[in-house]
Amino acid sequence: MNSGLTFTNYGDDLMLKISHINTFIGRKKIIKDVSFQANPGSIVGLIGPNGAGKTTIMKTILGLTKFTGNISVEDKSVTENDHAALTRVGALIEHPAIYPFLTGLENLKLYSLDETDMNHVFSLLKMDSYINTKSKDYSMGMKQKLGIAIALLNKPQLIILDEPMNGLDIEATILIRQIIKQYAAQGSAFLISSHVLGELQKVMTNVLLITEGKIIVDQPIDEFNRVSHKQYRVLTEDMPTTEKLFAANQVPVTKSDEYLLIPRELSYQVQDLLYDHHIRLIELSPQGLNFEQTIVSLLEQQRRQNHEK
Ligand SMILES: Nc1ncnc2c1ncn2[C@@H]1O[C@H](COP(=O)(O)OP(=O)(O)OP(=O)(O)O)[C@@H](O)[C@H]1O
Repeated sequence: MNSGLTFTNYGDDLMLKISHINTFIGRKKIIKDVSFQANPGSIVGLIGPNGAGKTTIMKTILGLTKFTGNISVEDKSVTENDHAALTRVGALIEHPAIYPFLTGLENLKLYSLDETDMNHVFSLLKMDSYINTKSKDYSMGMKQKLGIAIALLNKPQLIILDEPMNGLDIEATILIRQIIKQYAAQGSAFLISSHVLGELQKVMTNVLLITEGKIIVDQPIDEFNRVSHKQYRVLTEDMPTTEKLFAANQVPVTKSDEYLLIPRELSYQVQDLLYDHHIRLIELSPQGLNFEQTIVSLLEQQRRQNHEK
């Protein structure tokens, strides 16, 4: 199949570089000293709880918020007033910007600079059967696909997608995943946020975990999975008391079935604690966490640390 995509070879240049960004909404600092970068071909997954600042980071990169620090796309600076660096950036943030009384095709034409590329994009997204229908009659998933199509127009170097799988059925989700990989293989860099961790896990090359406006993990996915933040699982003869004891002694735990999971480095401390309180240990054994458990455990650890400060 002819993919129709031939992108420039950007070599090892950085596609996106964010340095010490602070973003303010009103007088409130929402993003706090955030730095990261994305190389050509990388798919950076932006993960974090509700209100962590994912959308705000994306808006900041697009020059839509007040910020301090430096943002550059291919070595060109983005500022609030100068968006010239964003000419080859595609984005879908929150709801797609769609004119309801225009057809899908007419909407695409508003943004497209190249008809061949535009036709390629909507057929790649399998939108042919409704591309000439007015978009007010689209389902949520169809609108979402149109939003993604707009973000993919004109062979962007950097593609920013906020919750791209929102409203998509399973086949569309698989399709979008394939398209993301295809564009990345051609050199585009992606920054993607999603609540569906499993979905991001299948495509991302790098993990960015954000909470309360701060990045707490920035790692290639292979490294993240290898380290996998090993934990020990604890089973005692009296789990309710054990749980209270751990809470009272600031031992961070994650629940997993009938076990409590604790950080590996606390295993000796936990044994002493249980012994001192005459709680008999039934099992203490290492366990690799899956991706979702690791994220939850890291967020819990961070909350505890913030609480202790
Ligand atoms: N226009 C606004 N006015 C005031 N506060 C805002 C505004 N937009 C965002 N915020 C605040 O900024 C913080 C980050 O919001 P943001 O939408 O970036 O989070 P998010 O990680 O994308 O969350 P979600 O996963 O729920 O979409 C939140 O505390 C939110 O209340």
